Amino acid sequence: MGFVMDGLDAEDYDRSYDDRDLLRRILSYFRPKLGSMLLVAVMIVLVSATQAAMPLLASWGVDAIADGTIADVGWRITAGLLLAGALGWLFTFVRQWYSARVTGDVVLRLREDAFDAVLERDLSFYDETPSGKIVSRVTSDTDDFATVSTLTMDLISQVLMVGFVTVLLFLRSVELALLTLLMVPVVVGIALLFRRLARISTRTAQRSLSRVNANLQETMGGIAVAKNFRQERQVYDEFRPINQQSYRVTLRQGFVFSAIFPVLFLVAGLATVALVQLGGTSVLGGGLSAGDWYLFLQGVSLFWFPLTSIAAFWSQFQQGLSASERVFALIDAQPRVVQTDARVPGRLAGRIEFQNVTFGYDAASPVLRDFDLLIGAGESVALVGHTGAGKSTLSKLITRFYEFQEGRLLIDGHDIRTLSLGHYRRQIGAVPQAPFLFSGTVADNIRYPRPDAGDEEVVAAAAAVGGGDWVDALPQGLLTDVGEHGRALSMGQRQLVALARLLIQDPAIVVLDEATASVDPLTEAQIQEGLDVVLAGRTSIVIAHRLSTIEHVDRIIVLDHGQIVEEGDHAMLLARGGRYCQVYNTYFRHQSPHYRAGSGFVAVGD
Ligand SMILES: Nc1ncnc2c1ncn2[C@@H]1O[C@H](COP(=O)(O)OP(=O)(O)OP(=O)(O)O)[C@@H](O)[C@H]1O
Repeated sequence: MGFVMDGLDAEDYDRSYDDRDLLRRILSYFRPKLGSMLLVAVMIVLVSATQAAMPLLASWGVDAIADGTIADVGWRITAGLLLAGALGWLFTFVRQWYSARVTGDVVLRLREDAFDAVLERDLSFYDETPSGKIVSRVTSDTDDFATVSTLTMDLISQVLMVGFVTVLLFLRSVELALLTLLMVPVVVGIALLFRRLARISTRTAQRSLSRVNANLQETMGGIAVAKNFRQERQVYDEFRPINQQSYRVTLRQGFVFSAIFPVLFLVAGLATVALVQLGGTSVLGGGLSAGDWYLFLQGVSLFWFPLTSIAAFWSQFQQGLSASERVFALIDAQPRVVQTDARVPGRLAGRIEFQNVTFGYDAASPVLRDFDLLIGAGESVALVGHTGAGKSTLSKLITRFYEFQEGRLLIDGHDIRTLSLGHYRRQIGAVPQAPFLFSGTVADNIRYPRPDAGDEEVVAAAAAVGGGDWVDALPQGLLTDVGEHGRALSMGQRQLVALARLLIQDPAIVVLDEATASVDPLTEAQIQEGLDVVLAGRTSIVIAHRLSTIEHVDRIIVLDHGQIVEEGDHAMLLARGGRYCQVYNTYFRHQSPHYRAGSGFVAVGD
């Protein structure tokens, strides 16, 4: 059965709450709604009372028929039944309306909390958790939680009705009532037995569904690449087993839940048979009236219905409970980036110092070991090296997206862990290889870091980058809609927007992952000019992919397997014929204007 469970393990941050903690947590969401809940509770009592009144009235009717007084009391019983029915409807309506409002409000808050928690997570969380899985926690899991609260109210209502019916039964015949109650422990015992099984299979079903979601999300995200490489079939083949797994897991869940009913009905059926037999004998012997017997038979079905439906609720109840557990686990996930203080730095000068830093995405296999590096305030540094050398890792530590395991990272002499993260990050301008643009206009995107920036500032920032000519090329200038993720703009234009955005942010430190995608020479020149403007007077760490960048920076740092193997400026390093030259020959040589295929290699010494 192993294949059924493949990939359905808990996430790292998942945890099990004990029932009491879970309940306390759930109740804390309901506490602010106490007024409405009280009204719902009163309605529940009234609904249950009107439901229990029906068989009681009917049993009086049966007695009246038996003793021949029905002609006198019949209309009163009918009117009583009508009244009970009408009131039952009214109370049910008020109960359901208010419980829907309570549930809606609770889910609203829970979803807000979950989304807030998602926004608070470190970048490592997003690296490790597929976004589809996060989406399903914030959407379908909170929905399942709503189901629980609706069910809980139904459950309370039904339990109350059972209480009323029990009292009625005892008032009529203690022996028959005891006989009925005898079955309760059996039914509850069976329901409890299923409880464990139900929770496990429900949790697995939810995980398999979020696996389906995650796969869909990833497919949609990379659909252009998939289509480009004509990989639709492979994408489909990857989806099928995941979908089939969800099917099998759901089927198994259905099997677990459908097994409980026949067992419960059997127990209930046996109890009814015993009551028919014993009650009938009692009526014939004169120990019980026909009305009482009728009340018992009606009462028993009223009695069993809630008990069996409680068992039925169990599945959804479990589903909701494990959903709430999943949402709370998301809300409670501990950040890995932990600040020891929240000092508010003034304007940073931008001096960055790594002291004996050891870091691994997995602590057991460090990417950086005892790493030392000092970057002066206002210095521009290019990181170069083969893929996997650790260039992005360094930038992720400076932007404080990841927590390092050992050593210190000092910013202007302050331990990075002691700074207020919000204030620190506001002074860090990070530009990824493919800058992300949000839906809206070019101006909206430039203004993103500082929404209060005036139009003139936005225009000035755009004009400062690459002379501003690129804005004229846009169909509606700065008011051009960028489309979803900026798809309406070319790659080069997106980079220019990202540079203008940096000017509005005005950070002290810029961490820039240069785009590898080639752009036309004009845009290339505009980007280069833009970079000169944006980086002036700031500390900059550039993961360099362009020859013009490495030629211009103050210092080039050559990384290999998380170690600095060489550093210096371009001319000096080229002359040295060391590791830099190997990197140059591989990545930068062909970008030279004098490049001819097979030429331009720099000699590398031993
Ligand atoms: N999120 C991650 N989880 C686990 N390991 C990672 C993660 N990101 C990077 N690594 C590993 O860390 C090492 C350094 O990666 P890093 O991304 O820093 O290299 P890089 O020099 O920036 O490479 P590239 O030029 O390809 O981006 C590599 O071995 C890589 O596999």
